[in-house]
Amino acid sequence: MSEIELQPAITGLSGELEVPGDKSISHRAVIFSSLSEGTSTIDNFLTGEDCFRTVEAFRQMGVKIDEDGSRITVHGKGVQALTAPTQPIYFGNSGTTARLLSGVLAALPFFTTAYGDASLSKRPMDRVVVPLKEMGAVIDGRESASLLPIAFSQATLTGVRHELTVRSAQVKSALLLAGLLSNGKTTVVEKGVTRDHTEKLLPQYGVELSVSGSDITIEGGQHLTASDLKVPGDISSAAFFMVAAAITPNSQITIKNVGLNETRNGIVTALLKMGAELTSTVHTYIGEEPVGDVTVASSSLHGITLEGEMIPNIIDEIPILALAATQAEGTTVIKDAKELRVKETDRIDAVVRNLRKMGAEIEAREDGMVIQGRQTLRGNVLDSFGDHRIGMMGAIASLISDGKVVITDKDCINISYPPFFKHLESLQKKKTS
Ligand SMILES: O=C(O)C1=C[C@@H](OP(=O)(O)O)[C@@H](O)[C@H](O)C1
Ligand SMILES: C=C(OP(=O)(O)O)C(=O)O
Repeated sequence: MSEIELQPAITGLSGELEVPGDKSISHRAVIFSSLSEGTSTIDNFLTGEDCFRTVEAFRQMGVKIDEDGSRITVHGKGVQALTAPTQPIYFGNSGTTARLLSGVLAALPFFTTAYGDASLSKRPMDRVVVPLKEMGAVIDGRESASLLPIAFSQATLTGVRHELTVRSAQVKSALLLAGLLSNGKTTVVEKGVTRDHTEKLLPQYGVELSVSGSDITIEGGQHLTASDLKVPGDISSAAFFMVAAAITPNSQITIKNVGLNETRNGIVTALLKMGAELTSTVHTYIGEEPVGDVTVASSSLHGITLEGEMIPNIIDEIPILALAATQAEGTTVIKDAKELRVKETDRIDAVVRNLRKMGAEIEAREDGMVIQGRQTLRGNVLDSFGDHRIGMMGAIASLISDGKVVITDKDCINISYPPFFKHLESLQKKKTS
């Protein structure tokens, strides 16, 4: 176990920061580049463990992928050139790899098996397996292929109309990818708006798709052409420092060049609703993705209700928003977020346990939590439960807590944010005496 002790003696946070590349876009860029013909260069690629699971999977299928820091170069030869892996593919801790690649592997003309780590092996796969089988996929696995390990047999898929029963960008993207590699037309009808990076990025690789209300339609058999991309900063990583600045007295920070896609920027909306001193400005577009700067200063926050359509937009930010809520006047209620129970860990349970250990008044609900503010937090030993976002929430809590915070298993943070502790350190204004 890789433990870290945090007891920062600081007077506040200040400075500018660029967070690493967006995880969702990095995964998609590798997948689309690997299916393309030609060489694609991806800059500001997230060098987190999850994205390397996607890279390794395509290497196992014969795609040459070079690494040079956060630049990766994918030498695609098209879908037809992919070859059968001789070993099982390891999805590691990455739900995005598992779900999106299921859509690809189900449609490829060879046999593949795949497995994950202990956490991913508990996460539901039936949400992609059931609709893929409706397209003709032949998938076997543990508990009727609702859990990893899983095996994909050679099959020819036919496009169908899917009415999604979960609000999940991973499921939507898996089915669009399967549709792209199928015969005929596939329509995915979303249950609610989820992150739309797949829809925004596929056209850059020459793929046509149409979006009409909640229907997204794609024709099978289209060829992908290589495309270069610079990945915007990850707003889900930036969220930790936005909250850090809002809850730490005497602070002001700017996060530069961060993705501000409107299906992802709910953290900005939520913090503004809580009364945060925050400005966010879009200054460029990378393809269809808006990119900008976010400045946050110490704020007098108040509690709010987070529910409904908003939830998919802030799904990965709820742990850090829960910490913000402990510092907000009044009550914060989080509802309609049952999905948190099937992330890297049960995030409702993990957040409640850790914040309670620090003295917060917080109650778990089946689909969310209720948090009372403003609470003084005390240092304690916190378990990350192997979940990067739970580990980072604990580290940010150390900025405002009385006494030392110990995070057990800090290494899981490398899943999405390898330079997290370096960045945390760089923003701290140290007490001089
Ligand atoms: O599509 C994606 O890149 C992701 C979608 C979300 O998961 P769900 O689609 O399961 O909600 C999110 O939690 C995950 O971190 C990344
Ligand atoms: C849920 C997450 O990722 P994934 O589903 O890809 O494991 C996350 O990054 O918070």
